[in-house]
Amino acid sequence: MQELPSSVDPARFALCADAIAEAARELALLGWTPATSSNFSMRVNDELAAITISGRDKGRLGREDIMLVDMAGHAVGTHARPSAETGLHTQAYRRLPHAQVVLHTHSRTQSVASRLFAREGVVRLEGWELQKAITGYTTHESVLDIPVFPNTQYMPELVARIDAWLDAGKPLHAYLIDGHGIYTWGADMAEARRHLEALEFLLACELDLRRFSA
Ligand SMILES: CSCCC(=O)C(=O)COP(=O)(O)O
Ligand SMILES: [Zn+2]
Repeated sequence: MQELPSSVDPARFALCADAIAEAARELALLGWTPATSSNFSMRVNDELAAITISGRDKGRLGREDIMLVDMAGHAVGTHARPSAETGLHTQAYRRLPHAQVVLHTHSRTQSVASRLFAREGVVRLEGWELQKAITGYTTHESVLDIPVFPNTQYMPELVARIDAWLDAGKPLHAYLIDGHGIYTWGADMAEARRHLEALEFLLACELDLRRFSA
């Protein structure tokens, strides 16, 4: 049972929880959240985020499957266990002030691409019109690098790798985790969804290019 701190308007929490549940249902229908995988969150205010409870079927979420965490990833107002990957969500909110929504999925395309490009450490997207679906990209002539980080069950290790990428001043709109899936975000749900859909399409194109040019 989620108790709301006085700093959270119940209507705001309901809006966040409903938006997460609706997006998750639609992404599950695409087959991008197999076997309870994936997790989703939305910034509630400067201190708190709404996030999926760990282990829930992402195709069947209701408000009771969403909980609050602080920006250190600690549960707030509930004994429920937040997503095992909460640290990646709260890192995005701490490091990327424009990020209001974080989406993580495990589609087959994302998973295969993460394995195939792990050795290079990056998927370089260049020459695709759909790069313009990523905010700030205005031409297919741009270069969009999606890093691939090694998978680990120890979130602080992954957080450190992502921090290092950001600290080097490299643009970051999404990342893959080897053998795992993708993370991306946006200034609202629509932008985060657009980024996720565009990247799914672009990764599939890159996989096809590799397959046909082998
Ligand atoms: C069965 S999926 C393995 C964990 C994972 O990668 C994931 O995305 C879901 O974890 P959560 O704790 O958020 O349910
Ligand atoms: Zn995952």
